[in-house]
Order: sequence, then structure tokens, then C-alpha cells
Amino acid sequence: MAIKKIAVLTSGGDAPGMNACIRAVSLAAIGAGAEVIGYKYGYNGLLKQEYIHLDPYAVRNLLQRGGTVLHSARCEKFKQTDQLHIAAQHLNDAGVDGLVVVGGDGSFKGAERLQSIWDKPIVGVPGTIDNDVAGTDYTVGYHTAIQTAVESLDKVRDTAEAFERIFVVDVMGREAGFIALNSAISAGADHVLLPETFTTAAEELVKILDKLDKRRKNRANKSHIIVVTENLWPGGLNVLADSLQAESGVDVRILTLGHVQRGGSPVWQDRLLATKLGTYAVEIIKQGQKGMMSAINHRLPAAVPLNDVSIERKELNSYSMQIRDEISLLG
Ligand SMILES: Nc1ncnc2c1ncn2[C@@H]1O[C@H](COP(=O)(O)OP(=O)(O)O)[C@@H](O)[C@H]1O
Ligand SMILES: O=P(O)(O)OC[C@H]1O[C@](O)(COP(=O)(O)O)[C@@H](O)[C@@H]1O
Repeated sequence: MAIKKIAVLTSGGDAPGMNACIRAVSLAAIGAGAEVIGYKYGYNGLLKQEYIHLDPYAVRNLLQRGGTVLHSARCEKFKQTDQLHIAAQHLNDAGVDGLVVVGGDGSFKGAERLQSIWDKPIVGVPGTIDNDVAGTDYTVGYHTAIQTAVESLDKVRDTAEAFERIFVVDVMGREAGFIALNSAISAGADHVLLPETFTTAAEELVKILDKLDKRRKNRANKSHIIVVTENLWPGGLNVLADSLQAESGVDVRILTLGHVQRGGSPVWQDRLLATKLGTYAVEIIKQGQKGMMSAINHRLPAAVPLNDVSIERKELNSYSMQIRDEISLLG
């Protein structure tokens, strides 16, 4: 299908590599002879008709830049059906032939609903540090967030060992444990708490204390690193820290990594992924396929229906789960 104009926007939690996506979509579309516009502030830009023109000069040096030059936002208003109709009208008014939405599963719900009333292709590109989007091996930003978490865990280990303290480290992930599990393994943390396996605070506390006890028999230093997915511990991490300190007699400190995980120059894995997913999104639009996500499945590009993405919950890697339990008792 001949395309004259493609629009792109970034929505939901920003992620390192979103800029690389904007660049890839723009260059692929321009290469196909199309004009490109970028809506600002997520779906807000679509509702307010606020956009910029993206030519090769505008996307120069974007590959390595963190954040998103289009800005991102959460737009509650977009959930109203009348606003979806306004957005569709604005796309028509601007002469857009295809829309690329870079975001997470929430943004894809919006894209899916907009697709049901707009007759041109909308393609989602999975961009979120959480990696909680089914149908694609990885999401843009995830590798960089893990790298940031691992660097922080390495650093905190130095001070934990010096003072023989326990550190409880809070990492992002919303309701998914991808960052927690893989940063914990990569940094050799002693224990990791995941939403996918969490039972009750009482049971989890017993497991942690048992693990610390066993580990202490294997080594002289009493320091331990426990990685916890955000918002998981009932009552917050102070409650966990107080219980741990009371039960173990070891000094406990809390570290919340927070939004630093969303920043920084994307690592090469995210740059490459963003470039592949962004160019493939344009390919999907050229093919006239509607309501798809541009994905990488088993290392190959794929067009996955957004409908399937929203139904399925992405599973943690079973081998990572297995080695988490085996290896963390040693070392
Ligand atoms: N059911 C929905 N209908 C329309 N738009 C939605 C819906 N769910 C989410 N969105 C849009 O997507 C935005 C981002 O969703 P959110 O879940 O916050 O982030 P992410 O896309 O990173 O998962 C929301 O602020 C809203 O504009
Ligand atoms: O920046 P906010 O609005 O506080 O949101 C924090 C949330 O955004 C994230 O960083 C990214 O989530 P999404 O990509 O799904 O928006 C989550 O890990 C975290 O729970």
C-alpha cells in the first residue's frame, strides 16, 4: 500500500530506546517516500493536534539519546470513547496513512480501541522497561533498565560488605518481575521477591530468613542483598526491613532505585531492538495490516495482533527461575 504520511507517538512510561524507535520509524518511512510527523505527549498530542515534523535532520543523533524527544504522558481522557473519535478525526485531518504507537500494554489498549474506529493501520512498538508485553521476546528499554539496576546492585554490595549489612533493594516492574529476576541473577543477589511467586509476607519472611541462615554458614560475611519488585511487600519495605533486622540481628538498609531505571543512553541491545521494531512497524503499515504489534519472536520480526497481546500474560523465563533458586544458596 502506498503511504504518504506516517505519524508516531510515545506513550506511557518512557523507556531508554524510545528515541531510537522514533528515528527508525522516521528513517524507514522517509525511505519509503513518506512524510513523518510526531505527536507530542502521548495521546494528548493526538487530541490537541500538537505535532512536529520529523525529517532526517530532526532525528539525527537520536539513536543514543535517553528519554523521548516527543515526550511521553499518561492520558486518562483517551479512555473515553468520544475522545477516540476526535483522535480518529484529527488523524484524517492531518492526512495520516498509518500510526505507530511506542508504549506498553496500556498504550496498546488505547491503540486497539482507536483501531476499531479508524480505518488506516495502527501498529504498536513495545517500549517499556518492564518487559511485561506478551508476544515479543523483549521490549525496548528493558536491557538498559537491567544494566542500570545491576550497576547499582554492584555498588551497593561494596558498602553492604564493608558494614556487613543487609540491603533491601526496590526495583521497578509494576506487576511483573522481569527486571527484578534478571538484575538479581546478573548481580548475584542473595534473594529476589517476585509478584509472580509471592505468597504472603509471613511465608516470604520465613523463606528469606532460612536463605540468609544457610548462606551465612557458607561464608563469613553477614552482608546480603535482597531484590524486591516495587509495591510488593505489604505495608512497604520498611515493614520488611524492620522484621528482618529484628529476626536476624543484622543492620538493614533500604535502597529504592526508582526512576533512574528509566533514564540513560540505551545499551546496544535496546538500540538494535528499537531499530528493528521501528523499521518493521513501517513494513507492517506498508502491508496494510491493522491493529498489529511489531515484535521480535525467537529473534525474527513478527506482526502480532494487539488483541492477542492484551489477553496473554507474559511468563518469566523458567530457566532463570530455576537457577535463581539453585545458585543463590551457593557463593
Ligand atoms: N483502555 C484504554 N483505552 C484507551 N486508552 C488507554 C487505555 N488504557 C490505557 N490507555 C492509554 O495509554 C496510556 C498509557 O497507559 P499506561 O498503562 O499508563 O502505560 P504503558 O503503555 O506504558 O503500559 C494511558 O494513559 C492512556 O492514555
Ligand atoms: O512514572 P510513574 O508514573 O511513577 O510510573 C511508574 C511505573 O512506570 C514504570 O516505570 C514503567 O511502566 P509502563 O512502561 O508500563 O508505564 C513502572 O515500572 C512503574 O511502576
